[in-house]
Amino acid sequence: MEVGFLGLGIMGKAMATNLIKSGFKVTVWNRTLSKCNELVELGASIGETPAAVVKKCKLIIAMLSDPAATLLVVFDKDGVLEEICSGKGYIDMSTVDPETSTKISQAITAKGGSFLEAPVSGSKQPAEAGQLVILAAGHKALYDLAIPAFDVMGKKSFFLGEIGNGAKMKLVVNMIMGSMMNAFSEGLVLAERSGLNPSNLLDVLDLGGIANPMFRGKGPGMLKGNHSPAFPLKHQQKDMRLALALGDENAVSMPVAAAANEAFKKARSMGLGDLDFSAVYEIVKMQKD
Ligand SMILES: NC(=O)C1=CN([C@@H]2O[C@H](COP(=O)(O)OP(=O)(O)OC[C@H]3O[C@@H](n4cnc5c(N)ncnc54)[C@H](OP(=O)(O)O)[C@@H]3O)[C@@H](O)[C@H]2O)C=CC1
Ligand SMILES: O=CCCC(=O)O
Repeated sequence: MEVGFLGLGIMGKAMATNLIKSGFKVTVWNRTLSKCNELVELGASIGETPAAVVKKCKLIIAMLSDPAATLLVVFDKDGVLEEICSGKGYIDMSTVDPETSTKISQAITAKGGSFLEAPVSGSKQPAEAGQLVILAAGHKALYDLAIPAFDVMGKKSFFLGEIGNGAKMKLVVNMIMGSMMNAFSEGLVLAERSGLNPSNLLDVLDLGGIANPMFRGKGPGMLKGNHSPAFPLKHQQKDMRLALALGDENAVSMPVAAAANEAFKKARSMGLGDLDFSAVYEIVKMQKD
């Protein structure tokens, strides 16, 4: 089956690459078209617009930055909606809020297409290794059809029921992750300022009950000031913002997440948005005695 892929950023490039390498025929589109070239070298075709990709393919996957981008790619001129129709399925794997997902779902369905939201847990490295965790919701028949592609991109897929549930699950996970990154950064700074060797803290953490891949994977680089982006900080702050909105809707007080969001906002305002979200450590470190 010919698969369309819209959005070749950090994640989309890795995911589309795996599909091509696993034998899928893939047609790609990216707003900055030059980013398609690397995929073409691997065997992909290029679609000049999202609409052109949808016209050519029965299954189309999107991996875009945020709600604004996902809406533009569907509703704008030359967008997905112009060519979607019965027999075609659209899968949005971007991290967005349930309202955005619902809006897209309704528009696609109104034109006879089917829709699945399928945000992912896991970052650049798991995307490259085909080890993502896929959090799908929406049309079950489309989920079943997409399983061979999900199996290439991920290590486990969940079908979570109605539209919105995938987005909510993803936002809850990233809200926890963003809060953890802030607590971790504070711990590293506290260790250093109180006269401990923060590298020893990493070793101690890794042997205890709160050991986790994020501390293990990001800690050593953070201590060296290396924040080369796997998960851009601007996207983590977007996810905190969307998770806090979900908290508002459900009257869930989240003071820890709200404080973490402020730290990410401050990092963005200081120009760190394109670095990895671990760069929030630099904001915590800036505190004076
Ligand atoms: N990186 C990570 O670790 C993870 C990211 N995610 C989520 O996946 C999604 C993609 O993340 P990631 O690949 O890191 O992000 P990137 O910033 O690397 O890529 C974003 C993509 O969105 C496109 N885009 C941005 N704005 C627009 C627009 N207005 N119209 C059309 N296309 C647009 C970009 O195009 P262009 O190249 O032209 O800028 C690019 O293809 C996000 O929702 C993120 O939250 C989920 C799990 C992990
Ligand atoms: O949305 C990004 C998630 C990053 C991760 O799961 O490590």
